[in-house]
Amino acid sequence: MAYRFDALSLCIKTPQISVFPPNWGPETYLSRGNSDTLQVRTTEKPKITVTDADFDKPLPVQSSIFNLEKMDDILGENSSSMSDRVDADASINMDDQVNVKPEVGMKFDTLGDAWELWEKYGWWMGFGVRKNYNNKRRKDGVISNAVYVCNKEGRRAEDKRVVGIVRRRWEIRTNCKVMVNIALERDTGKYKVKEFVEEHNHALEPTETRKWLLETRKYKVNKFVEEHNHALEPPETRKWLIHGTMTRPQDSAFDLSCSSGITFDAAHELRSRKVAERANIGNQQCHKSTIHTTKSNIGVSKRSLRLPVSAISQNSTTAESKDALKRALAKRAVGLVKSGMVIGLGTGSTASVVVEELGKLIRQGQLKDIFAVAANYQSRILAKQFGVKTVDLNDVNAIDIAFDGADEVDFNKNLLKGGGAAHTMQKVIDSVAKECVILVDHAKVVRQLGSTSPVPVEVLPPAISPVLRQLATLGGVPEVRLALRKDGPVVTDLGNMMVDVRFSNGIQNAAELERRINMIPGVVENGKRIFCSSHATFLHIHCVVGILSGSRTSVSVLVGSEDAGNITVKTLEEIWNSVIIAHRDGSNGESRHQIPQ
Ligand SMILES: O=C(CO)[C@H](O)[C@H](O)COP(=O)(O)O
Repeated sequence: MAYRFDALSLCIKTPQISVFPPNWGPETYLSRGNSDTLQVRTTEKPKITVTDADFDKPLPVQSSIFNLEKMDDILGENSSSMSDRVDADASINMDDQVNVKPEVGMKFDTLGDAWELWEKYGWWMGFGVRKNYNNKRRKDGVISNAVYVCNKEGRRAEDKRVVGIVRRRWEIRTNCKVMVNIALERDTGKYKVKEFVEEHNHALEPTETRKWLLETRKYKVNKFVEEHNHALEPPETRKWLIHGTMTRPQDSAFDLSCSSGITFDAAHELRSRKVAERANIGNQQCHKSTIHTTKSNIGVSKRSLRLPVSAISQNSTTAESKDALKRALAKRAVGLVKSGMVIGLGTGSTASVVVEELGKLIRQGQLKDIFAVAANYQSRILAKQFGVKTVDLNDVNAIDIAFDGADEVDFNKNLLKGGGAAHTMQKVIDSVAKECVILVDHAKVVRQLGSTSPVPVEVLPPAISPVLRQLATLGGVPEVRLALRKDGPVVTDLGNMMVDVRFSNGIQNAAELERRINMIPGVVENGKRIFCSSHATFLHIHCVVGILSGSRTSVSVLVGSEDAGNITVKTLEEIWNSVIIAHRDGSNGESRHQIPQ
């Protein structure tokens, strides 16, 4: 039995009562009613289950047509007799086919509702959607007519810009005629489907990838300010921040569901389903250049594994202290440099400070005959700016010491890199170097890689689609990294594309994952890798794609942390020892922490 947009509204006024249609999905969406209610609309006839807050007493409720009054009846003050009032036999067969297809004559309260249905329909069918045009009434500016189309509608207008100077976007349009025309009904003030063209002239997106249709269309970061001027939420309460930090529609649904009294898990489940699967949520950690919300550990899912902060620092890191940490790390790093050395320069904000400090020592005459091999344009430019002479990697036989940052480090010295899309050359440089020093602030030390950052993969542009599919089969959620101040994807210094792959449960086996990703034809960085026991005591050295190190390279990781204004730089081993001591004492309460094998 298919219901077409038979909107069903439930207004929840009793916080300890939760309403949870078990079939949340693309067919279901939420919208905000007034401030203290949650309005649930579904496009099908759902089975509504009213439970207590812990979901342990499900009560099937007659779900044909609930309206506000009926719901208030059921969830009223004297709800102790609720079970008597509901019709236990009236649950609906959930195998009913979902139908979000527009139909001529279908009506909507608002144009927003119509657009939302069109988006859902596009998602469901596997095509991207676009607003084509709308007409406004002159007298009051109200939209009287709107046309929504498939994103392959029409053809792109001729690009008159100079060939070779501008990078043209790919033409994806096929002049597809699929559209829905929504018109305002004068008498009722509702919007009605006037015309609907259904046949596409191109293939639709397969099920595995269609879940990105919505995401990719909607969320483009124009500006991202990263640094907070206040302390961040401690791990215990952090999950509740989600309530305040989500920005995407599924997030606002999540936000609403939280405020309605739905338990955290249920709300998470709801949100997961709204983006097709849990893996699409992962952690809300951002990657500098991708679409997510924060770089710090805000909005993190329950599963995120962070280092016991007490082992390193009790304090959150402000912008200034982050700078101070980087400075302290850089000073410590350049202390390892001797005159006559060839230096490998990584990239990123931490490596930049190293270049600056190196330049200072050279200017002061404390270091002489220093040559640097830079990993990308940016670090080469910086080196020039700070008076560090650069040479080509092909002009040197060896690199004495290489400095680099990282996006995540675990206690096995597995590194996750590539936030700056330069990991391929960094990996080459670091593998050539006799010694490699990785500089990170404490927030980047994690128990399990992938907890906060995606795995960056550099991909040959012509191979992007097959590589994306292959990456998805590895259990990741791949996403082409989009540029911030340019339309379209990030193009690396080597002319390739970047794909960020998120793993919802983090990375279980870094070495294996690196191997498997690098085996995919079209993935640029194809390093063998791994294990380097000669330089490790209890630490293995693994590398993930977007990572470096080489079997002959000694890798040390310096970790900067700040505690009550005091900045310290420790090696990863020192940090680890303090974790073990805390673990033995039971003083940090983190008894789950496992010693790496
Ligand atoms: O891998 C990198 C660039 O590809 C960087 O080293 C990594 O992203 C860390 O950057 P930052 O020091 O700015 O945090």
